[in-house]
Amino acid sequence: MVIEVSVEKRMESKARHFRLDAAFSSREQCVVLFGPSGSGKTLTLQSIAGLVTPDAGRIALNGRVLFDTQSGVNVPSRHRKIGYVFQDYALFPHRTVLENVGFGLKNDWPWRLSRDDRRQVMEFLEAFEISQLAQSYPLDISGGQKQRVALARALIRKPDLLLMDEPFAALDTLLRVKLREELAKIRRAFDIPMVMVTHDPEDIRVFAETLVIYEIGRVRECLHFLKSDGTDLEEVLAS
Ligand SMILES: Nc1ncnc2c1ncn2[C@@H]1O[C@H](COP(=O)(O)OP(=O)(O)OP(=O)(O)O)[C@@H](O)[C@H]1O
Repeated sequence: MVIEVSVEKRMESKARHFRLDAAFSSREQCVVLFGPSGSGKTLTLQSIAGLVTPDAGRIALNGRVLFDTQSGVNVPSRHRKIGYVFQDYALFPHRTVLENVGFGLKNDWPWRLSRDDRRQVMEFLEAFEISQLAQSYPLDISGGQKQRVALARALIRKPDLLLMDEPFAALDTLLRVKLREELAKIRRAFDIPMVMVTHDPEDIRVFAETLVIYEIGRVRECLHFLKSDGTDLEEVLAS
């Protein structure tokens, strides 16, 4: 993929304000955003997805401009062809697994699943090995299963990009190792580029081809590991 991101956004709340002014670009398939809590990683992800509108900037994916204040482009979120897996998965609690994944197909309210839609969702659930959960509700399934449902929902429309916000943060260590491997496999099988937000250095080791290091409100460094620029990941992680 080729992704270019440059976003400025001022967030105001009663007692404080935050200013994001971040830019990076990558030609690699896996970009990891890493940095301290509250540094603006999620805001960047939400801007790419079109869930937050930057005050200024430009976002382009594979040459397609999604947002550009200069030319007035702001492609609506549902037309960006971007899948998003939220930090807490954001599954609809009163909808079954089948309906949650089906929402990814429709991506808008109100929606109804046709017989063909249902067949497509069931095939997808089988590919993700969660077809036995089709009629279960999010409250009745495990954290790892919830993540698979969220991932299936994000991928069912075959997006151009997958965004993942701290995908393993809510899981215990053993499950984290297993699901990290699974995600790497699924990502390769779908051949889908990804931008991931994480606090976990192990995610960087496994996924980062481009590493974007944030400090409060800005990008401190953007490192490209696939290019032979001599960057040593272990040195970066130790610093
Ligand atoms: N809707 C909002 N209103 C006001 N401030 C906000 C809003 N959303 C985010 N912020 C502020 O913007 C800053 C950046 O938030 P963001 O969620 O992007 O950080 P982050 O780097 O993803 O943090 P974490 O790693 O803890 O998830 C924070 O100070 C946060 O409080």
